[in-house]
Amino acid sequence: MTPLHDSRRGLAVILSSPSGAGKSTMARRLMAWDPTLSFSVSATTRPPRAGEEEGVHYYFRSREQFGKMVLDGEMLEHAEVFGNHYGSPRAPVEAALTAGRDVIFDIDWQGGQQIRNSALGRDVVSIFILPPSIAELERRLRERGQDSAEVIAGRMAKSEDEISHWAEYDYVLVNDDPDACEARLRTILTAERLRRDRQPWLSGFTRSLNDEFRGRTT
Ligand SMILES: Nc1nc2c(ncn2[C@@H]2O[C@H](COP(=O)(O)OP(=O)(O)O)[C@@H](O)[C@H]2O)c(=O)[nH]1
Ligand SMILES: Nc1ncnc2c1ncn2[C@@H]1O[C@H](COP(=O)(O)OP(=O)(O)O)[C@@H](O)[C@H]1O
Repeated sequence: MTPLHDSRRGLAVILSSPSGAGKSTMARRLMAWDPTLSFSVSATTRPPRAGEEEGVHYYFRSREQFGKMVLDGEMLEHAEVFGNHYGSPRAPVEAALTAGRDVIFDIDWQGGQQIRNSALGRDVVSIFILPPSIAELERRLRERGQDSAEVIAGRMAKSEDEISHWAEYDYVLVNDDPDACEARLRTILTAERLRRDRQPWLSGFTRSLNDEFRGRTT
């Protein structure tokens, strides 16, 4: 019998939301739940925040370095967000997907569109995370305590534009209670993995059933 999942590729799981709705928190929780998940560490021209580590949260790059990565075809997708450049380096994502590992992307709607329209499109699951209210979004950005009032105002001003893209996503979740939101994300991932595995599972299983029937009739 053909071994199950022998040619299985990983899923690209896109998380998008307005800044402050909680997608980094949810990505962290999912990685803690399932350590086989891989996180696509983006490159950015944004300066690091306190506590952010090179290669863990982002690859911090100058505009020149970032531009060269784009020109050299090293980015799977890239976009300008809040006046800085952000992009997903291609090589680690392709290595993880080929090894059958699912990859989480914390990227904006522009990156989501590019990945859906790329060769990965077939294996993409996209999830948009909404805050329970705009007032709560602002409260979370302030409480995070990592951005100046000016930066927060800029992110709030852009939140409506980001939210306007919700209908392009496979799933839309409200991040009200963090445990409830995480549970919904686990359910989505579990179901999408079963859907992805449906074909290999069925073909392998029906082949073994056919062999068994053939054995009975001969
Ligand atoms: N297109 C794209 N967007 C990204 C990437 N990395 C981060 N972003 C988005 O850029 C926006 C700003 O990210 P960041 O500066 O870390 O702020 P935060 O989302 O408020 O923590 C968020 O919407 C991220 O999802 C990337 O590689 N590509
Ligand atoms: N469900 C929630 N309820 C209350 N606070 C939350 C919730 N989810 C995330 N937060 C907090 O809101 C802030 C923004 O979350 P973060 O994950 O950084 O958002 P994003 O990555 O979307 O910008 C953080 O301080 C985080 O701890």
